[in-house]
Amino acid sequence: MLRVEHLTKIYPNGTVALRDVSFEVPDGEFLVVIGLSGSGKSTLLRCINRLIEPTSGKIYWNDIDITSASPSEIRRIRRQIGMIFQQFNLVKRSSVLTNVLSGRLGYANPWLSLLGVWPVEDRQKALRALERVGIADKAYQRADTLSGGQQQRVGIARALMQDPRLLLADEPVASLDPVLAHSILQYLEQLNKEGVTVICSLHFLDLVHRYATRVIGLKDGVKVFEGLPDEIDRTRFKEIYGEEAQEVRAASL
Ligand SMILES: Nc1ncnc2c1ncn2[C@@H]1O[C@H](COP(=O)(O)OP(=O)(O)OP(=O)(O)O)[C@@H](O)[C@H]1O
Repeated sequence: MLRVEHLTKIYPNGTVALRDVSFEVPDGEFLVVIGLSGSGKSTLLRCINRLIEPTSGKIYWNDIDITSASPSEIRRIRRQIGMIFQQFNLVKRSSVLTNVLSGRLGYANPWLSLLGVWPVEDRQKALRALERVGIADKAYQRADTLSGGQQQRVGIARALMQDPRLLLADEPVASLDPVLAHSILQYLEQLNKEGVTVICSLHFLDLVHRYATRVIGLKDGVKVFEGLPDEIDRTRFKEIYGEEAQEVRAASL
């Protein structure tokens, strides 16, 4: 269970990215965070694994206070929390396999991994993770020779190396051709069915309806909606996205 209590983030330039946001995520949920660009989705996801330091508020992961955890506790907590990024965040010049193995860094001997020496079982695990996302044949190719959809699958395989209990996915399909969105989200759905809690930010409402078990809407850093996907009617939609907004479907692009 993840519990976020009164989370506020004010960047040094004074921008209030999150304002007193509270919610709970029971184990097994596929929570989708929606909101316009700049509404605070990335900031929220990055506060959860402390890639960003919150200004105030608390985040508890199974009753461990993430917000006041020491650096060594943070490393331990991060082993359980995988992250997938919009821009994939791969080391472009390294092989796909090396990128996937880097997901094991929280467990590995840092000096040996720096030299590219990984335990055999980690290499086998990485190949299995690549098999799961259907690109084992790309293992020895440079990461930047892959298509966007394939690179995001490497991102998922890298996250799998941590055996995560929680997966944070920050607009995982926003950089991809919309027709590829399902091919990526189905992997997240499968992991979720196997017991991994997922928190994912998404742009398109039809994807939200298809994958989310619950939804949080952010507007200017404030939580303006929390509920089931089906509860987002026209009125709710305008509350989250503003009066000017029109729904666009990923499927129609
Ligand atoms: N490092 C930073 N310094 C100052 N302001 C920032 C910083 N990072 C984000 N912001 C601001 O905080 C607000 C929330 O940004 P955030 O990236 O969390 O939103 P988002 O909903 O994820 O947007 P997008 O969909 O475009 O990624 C925005 O106003 C943004 O300009």
